[in-house]
Amino acid sequence: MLYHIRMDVNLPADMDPEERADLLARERAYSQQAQRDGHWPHLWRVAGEFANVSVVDVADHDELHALLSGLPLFPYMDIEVTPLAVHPNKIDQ
Ligand SMILES: O=C(O)CC1=CCC(=O)O1
Repeated sequence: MLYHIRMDVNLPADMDPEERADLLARERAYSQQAQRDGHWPHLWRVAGEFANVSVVDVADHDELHALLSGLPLFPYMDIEVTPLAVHPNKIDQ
């Protein structure tokens, strides 16, 4: 199943710089592993914002929740999920 995801990152302004760097490094490793595994085919920065839009490919809602809640930045993000269905007018299905 495909899901469109928007993640807005809200790190505290006064977060310890080492903790921030560690979190971001762990986020990068986690999402890059999910990309290698084929579960995260699109990851785009929202221009001008500390936010991303993504498409993830997982078996079901439970796997989606496991993927998202495992993100090191999960406690610091607002996440909006949109389930995707096939558009009947798309030519290359
Ligand atoms: O948008 C960000 O920087 C947060 C994030 C989610 C997955 C990732 O690699 O970074």
